[in-house]
Amino acid sequence: MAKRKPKTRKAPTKRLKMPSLKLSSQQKLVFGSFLVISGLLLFIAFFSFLFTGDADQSALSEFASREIKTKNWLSKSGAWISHFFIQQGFGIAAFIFSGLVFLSGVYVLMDLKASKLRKHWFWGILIVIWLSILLGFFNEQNDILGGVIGFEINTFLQDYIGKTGTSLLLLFGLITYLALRFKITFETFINIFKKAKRNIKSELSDTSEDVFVPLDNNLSDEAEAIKSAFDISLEDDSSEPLKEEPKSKPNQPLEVNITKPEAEEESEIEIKVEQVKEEVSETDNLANKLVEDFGQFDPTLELAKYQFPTLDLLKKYDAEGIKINQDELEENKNKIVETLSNYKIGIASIKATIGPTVTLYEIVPDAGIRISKIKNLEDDIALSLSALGIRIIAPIPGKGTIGIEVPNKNATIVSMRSVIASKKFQSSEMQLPIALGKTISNETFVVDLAKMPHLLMAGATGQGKSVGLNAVLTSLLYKKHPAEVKFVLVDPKKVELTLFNKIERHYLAKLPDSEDAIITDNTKVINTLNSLCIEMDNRYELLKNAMCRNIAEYNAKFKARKLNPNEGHQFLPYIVLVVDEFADLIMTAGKEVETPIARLAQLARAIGIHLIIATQRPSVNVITGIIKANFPARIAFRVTSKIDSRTILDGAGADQLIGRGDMLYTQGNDLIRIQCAFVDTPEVEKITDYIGSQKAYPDAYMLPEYVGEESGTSLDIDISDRDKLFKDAAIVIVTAQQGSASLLQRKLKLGYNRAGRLIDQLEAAGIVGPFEGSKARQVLIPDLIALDQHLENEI
Ligand SMILES: Nc1ncnc2c1ncn2[C@@H]1O[C@H](COP(=O)(O)OP(=O)(O)OP(=O)(O)O)[C@@H](O)[C@H]1O
Repeated sequence: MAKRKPKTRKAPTKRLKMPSLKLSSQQKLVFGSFLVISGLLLFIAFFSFLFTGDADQSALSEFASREIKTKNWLSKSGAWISHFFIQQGFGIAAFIFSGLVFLSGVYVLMDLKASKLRKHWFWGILIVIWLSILLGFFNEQNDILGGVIGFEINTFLQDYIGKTGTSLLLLFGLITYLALRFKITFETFINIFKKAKRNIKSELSDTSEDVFVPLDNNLSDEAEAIKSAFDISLEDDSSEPLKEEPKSKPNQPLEVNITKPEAEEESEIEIKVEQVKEEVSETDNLANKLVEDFGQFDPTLELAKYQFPTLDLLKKYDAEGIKINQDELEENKNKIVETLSNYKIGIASIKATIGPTVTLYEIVPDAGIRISKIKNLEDDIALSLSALGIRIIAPIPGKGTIGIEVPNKNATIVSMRSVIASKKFQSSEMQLPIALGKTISNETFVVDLAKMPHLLMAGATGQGKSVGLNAVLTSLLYKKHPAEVKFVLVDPKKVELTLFNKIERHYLAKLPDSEDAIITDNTKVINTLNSLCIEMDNRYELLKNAMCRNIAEYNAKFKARKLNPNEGHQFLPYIVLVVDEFADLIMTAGKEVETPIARLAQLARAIGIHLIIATQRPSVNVITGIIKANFPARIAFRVTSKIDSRTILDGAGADQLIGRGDMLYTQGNDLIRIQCAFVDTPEVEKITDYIGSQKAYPDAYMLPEYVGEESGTSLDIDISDRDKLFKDAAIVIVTAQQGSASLLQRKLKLGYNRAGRLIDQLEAAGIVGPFEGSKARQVLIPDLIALDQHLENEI
């Protein structure tokens, strides 16, 4: 088998997508051997039938009787099958069947191509028929030679075309067979005759005893083709080894051996289309292999057993589900119709949509009524309905109706549980899904913080801001694994977000030197914001190196192991910065806070840092133009004045809300009225307890270190206050004998501020001289040994 493989390559015989026997190796062995043995058994039965057929004739009808014995070597079955195939069938041509069955077994065992086998069967059967007719023609009496079929066809043919016709028909059959099967042409016959003539001549002059036919390779093949056709041999690849002989002695006279005809080889030449593989770059290859070996990188692996908080930690409210108060609806409708008719505004139709806190009455005014007229009547309608928080939307965008929102007498609480359990939230594919609450049509409102990409929340005190923040954080806790999102919490009021301390090592991020993860001190806020800016710059660098446009692409690439952790790449969690009481921060820190916030707001969306800023005082000096420009997504709870509403929403509306979580949400265009989901402190406590009690990371997520400018600029710097890099800086300066901050920046890869501070400290330590304008400072220590001594003396 191994030897034969290269030969098949010589004459490629593979066919495109040839259907093969779809058997397993074991099945092939079993089925193949079955066929081989069946072929042998058939042969034995047929062969023995030649001698025992007559004797067993009478026993055939007594097949069921065990007393009656048969002489066939395969007993009753052998006698019966042989009788069927030879006597009743094709005569001795039936031997070919045993050969075909045997050959099929060999094909299955050796897993050779089924297409070739099919050809053998096709031509084999034709030859069986032809031979059976031929033998029947010559031997009409003995039906063993031609069988009943050969005999019957013969008599039929002779009845119609006579003996001559039949013999010519047989000859025609033979020629057709040779021409089609072995691609033999008329020239081939002429060549054979010519060669044969030459042979006879050479034979006469040759004293050799054996009859040899000197043929060239080509011709021998043709001759073989004809001979093999007569031999009805079951030739296949297995006869190939014999072909080696003529090749080794090409000029020697050759004996005509039965070999596989070249003609057949040619007919088997099939085109093999090689699939050109897509070129894969090396890193991809490696990445694919890594993914194959280890699977995709799983960021959650470190806390693989982490359990997401369960729904039963959230409270279920009895009064959930909207109850329709028919009287209230009717009353409000009448009042609206009445008020409008007082002002001569006719209504064509009115429709009510009942939400959790407000009901929207959509009216279609009579033709010819000016919308502005209705808008101007807002206060009058509110007065006649004697209700707080009436909002008129004229017209409702995309609907062509006018909406009047009227608060329900009994508001329904939208529980956090109901929105978290909603299909919309549970099946959301968003990166940072937030279930804010329910819309006026009682649908759960889910938004993606990653798409917002930052959120500004404002509202007067006690209107539901803190609850809103908790709802946002709770949503993320229910949907995101600790490895996927980190919170930076700024809580100047010190009490609102303290509960989240429990999940510090799971979900919070903090500065390396700080004790508490939740930032309550204003100076620390500045450091944290600047640190986030450094984190942002670092992340941009990573994204640039990884050639990704955003964090989602980057993380996907990292998960697919296409980024090398040794080059600093790592899975990047989303960072959500939550600042409560932003006004307080701006009042105390002003520009120092505004600048990094604005920078983050402008740039951080792509690298997964998202800001949520809440404020009580939505005045223009708090929500400045630069902040507003970068916070397209805004939530307004109830505010006290129209001006405040304009500051947040760029329009009125927030002043007409009813409080207690009633809010307006905008993402730049439409205003959507939502009832914020209510999550109470005990619920948050339960959730944080649940998460906090589970295995956590060793520490909170570390933000990059930020060294504030305020630390140590005076010359009498305490030795203990020195920068960590003080000694390295001294070595750099003394080695280069050049006291410049830019040298330190370059060598130690520092920012300008830190390098400047180091130079100040070096000056205080007497290593460099005082500032000399544009010139570099003088270095007072000549070499490193002197530096060592100098520093030792200091201590
Ligand atoms: N979505 C809501 N559903 C029902 N009631 C709410 C909702 N949000 C807030 N409330 C009610 O309003 C009260 C005040 O809410 P919250 O503490 O969130 O106000 P706040 O705006 O944060 O006030 P402050 O700015 O003074 O902290 C809550 O105790 C609660 O009773």
